[in-house]
Amino acid sequence: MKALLIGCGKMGGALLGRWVKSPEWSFTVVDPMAQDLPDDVRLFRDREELGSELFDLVIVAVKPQLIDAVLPGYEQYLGATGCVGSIAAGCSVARLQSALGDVSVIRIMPNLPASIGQGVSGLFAGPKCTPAQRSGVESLMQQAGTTVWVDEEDALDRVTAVAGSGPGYVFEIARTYIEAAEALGFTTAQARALVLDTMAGAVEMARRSDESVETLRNSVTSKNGTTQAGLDALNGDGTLTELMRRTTRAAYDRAVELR
Ligand SMILES: NC(=O)C1=CN([C@@H]2O[C@H](COP(=O)(O)OP(=O)(O)OC[C@H]3O[C@@H](n4cnc5c(N)ncnc54)[C@H](OP(=O)(O)O)[C@@H]3O)[C@@H](O)[C@H]2O)C=CC1
Ligand SMILES: O=C(O)[C@@H]1CCC=N1
Repeated sequence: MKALLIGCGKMGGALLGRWVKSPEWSFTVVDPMAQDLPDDVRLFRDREELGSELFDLVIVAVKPQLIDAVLPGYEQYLGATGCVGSIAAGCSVARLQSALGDVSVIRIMPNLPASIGQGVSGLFAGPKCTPAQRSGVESLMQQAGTTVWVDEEDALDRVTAVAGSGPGYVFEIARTYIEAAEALGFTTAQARALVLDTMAGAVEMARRSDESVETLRNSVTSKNGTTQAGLDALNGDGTLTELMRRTTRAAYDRAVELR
C-alpha cells in the first residue's frame, strides 16, 4: 500500500515517524522544505516530480489556509480505490472535495503526543468511504495512539477543540505551574521535575483508576489542609471551570471559521 503525505511539518512529521513502523505501507512526501525524514521515505520538493504514480492514500497535512491553493491537481495521484485523509483543522469534507473533486475523504484530528505513540485521534469518514478505507486509516492512526470515530462532522471540530489543541493547553498550564514553582524558590530544573512528574503521575493514576477525577482530587485534599487552601485559590469561585469552557469554545469557534 502506498501513501502520499502532502506537507511534513510538525504534525505530519510526527505521524510519519510512527507510520513508518507499518511494514505494509510505503511513504512518499511532498514538502518544499522538510528535512530529516525517516529512512525509506521518498521526498519530493514539488508535486510535478511525482510523475504518473498512483497512491492508495493521500494525506493532507498542510495548513488549512493553504488547502485551496495547494490541493487542486492532487486528485490525479489517487488510485481507483484510493482515499484522501486530511488532518487540516476545521477544513470540511465539502471544501476538500471542492479542491479535489468527488473523492473519498476521511478527516483525522490527531494531536502532537502521536510523536511518542501516545496521541489520541478523532476520525470522521465522509459519505463515499468504504469499510476498507476506514480500516486502513484507522490502523495507521493506531500506530500513533488511540482512535475515536465520530459519526457527524461537527464532532470532529469539537475533537479538535478538546484533543487536537489540547496539548497546547496542557503545555501552557505546565509552563505557568513551573513558573509558580520557581517563584517559590526552586531552580528551573527542580521546578520542571517537580511539576512534570506531578502532572504525569496524577494523570497516569487517573487513567488507571475507576474513580472519577473528582474523587481522586478529594483523596488528595485533607480538611483544612494545604490542598484545600490551594484549590480554593485555583477554582474556589469557579473561574477555572469557566476558563476551560471559554478555552475549548474559542478553539471550536475557530475550527468552524476554518471550514
Ligand atoms: N501541530 C499540531 O499539533 C496539529 C496540527 N494539525 C493540522 O496539521 C496541519 C499541519 O500543521 P503543522 O504540522 O502544525 O504545520 P507545519 O507548518 O509545521 O507543517 C506544514 C508543512 O507543510 C509544508 N508546506 C507548505 N506548502 C506546501 C506545499 N505547497 N506542498 C507541500 N507542503 C507544503 C510546510 O512547509 P514550510 O514550513 O516550508 O511552509 C510545512 O512543512 C494543519 O492543517 C493543522 O491544522 C492537526 C492536529 C494537530
Ligand atoms: O492550532 C491549530 O490550528 C492546530 C490544529 C490542532 C492543533 N494545532
